[in-house]
Amino acid sequence: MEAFQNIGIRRRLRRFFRRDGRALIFAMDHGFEHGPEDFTEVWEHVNPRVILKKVIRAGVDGVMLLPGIARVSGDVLNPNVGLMVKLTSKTNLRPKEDQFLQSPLGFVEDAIKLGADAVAATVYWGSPYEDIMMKQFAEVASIAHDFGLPVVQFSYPRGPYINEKYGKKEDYRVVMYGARAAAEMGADMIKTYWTGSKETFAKVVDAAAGVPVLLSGGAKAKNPLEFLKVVYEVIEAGGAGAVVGRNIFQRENPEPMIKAILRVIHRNEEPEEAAKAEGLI
Ligand SMILES: O=C(COP(=O)(O)O)[C@@H](O)[C@H](O)[C@H](O)COP(=O)(O)O
Repeated sequence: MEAFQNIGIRRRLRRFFRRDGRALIFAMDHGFEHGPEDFTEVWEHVNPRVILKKVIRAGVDGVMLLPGIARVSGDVLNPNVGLMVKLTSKTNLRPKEDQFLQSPLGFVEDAIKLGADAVAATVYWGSPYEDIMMKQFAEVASIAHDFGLPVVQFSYPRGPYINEKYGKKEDYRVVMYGARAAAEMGADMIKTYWTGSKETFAKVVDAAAGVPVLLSGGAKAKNPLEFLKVVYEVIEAGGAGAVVGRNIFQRENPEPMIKAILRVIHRNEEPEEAAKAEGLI
């Protein structure tokens, strides 16, 4: 017979991924990680309850929150939407050299109390603090897996050595390395950078050895089509979807953008077609 935990992990992964094995997850840890200024463009979205109601109504498959925001918005989180609770972070207030480290801000048990369907932790591969973040991730993964909770790694190559050796953190060779390292650590989902092309992102997907790889959204694109094209290529490359924050919450009315992303992810629609259907162009 299969271990109880395996059943739990599979069941909870289905709360994020539809039958096609893909997901759109709304990310909102920015108030902590970047600071509340990220909400300046649409200030009412600094209130998590306001933006979460909008994104859930628009049909996202899951949300990714830090523990305190999951707590204050618990009652607006529809139980059909997967809840991912991230257990490490950093503020933008730290000295520059310490920005290459993420610290624990909650525990697996807190996520369980909040009804989480998955937990997440970041590893900055290549950072001078890589060792600390590896240990943090290993501990989170070991405890979470014991409880039947899937674990997501935010796998981000980052640090002075990465810049020196690869020129930029989005170089596919190092993104692919980070994805492989995440898979080797036992991640159930990997969230990472866009590498700039379908061909290079396909290499990242291959390196992840079957563990679903999701795009980390990034800064708000100049126009919606530009972002939809990236999501389209991620899917074409075999990616499992996207975890998106600013391209959603920095829009006054995020609904058309969410629906267009969902069309690309779940219906394989071309970016132009999806954008037109939702009145974005
Ligand atoms: O990983 C994060 C930040 O990464 P960063 O240090 O800004 O490269 C998270 O805060 C976000 O949840 C993630 O980037 C997804 O949100 P967007 O990038 O789409 O805003």
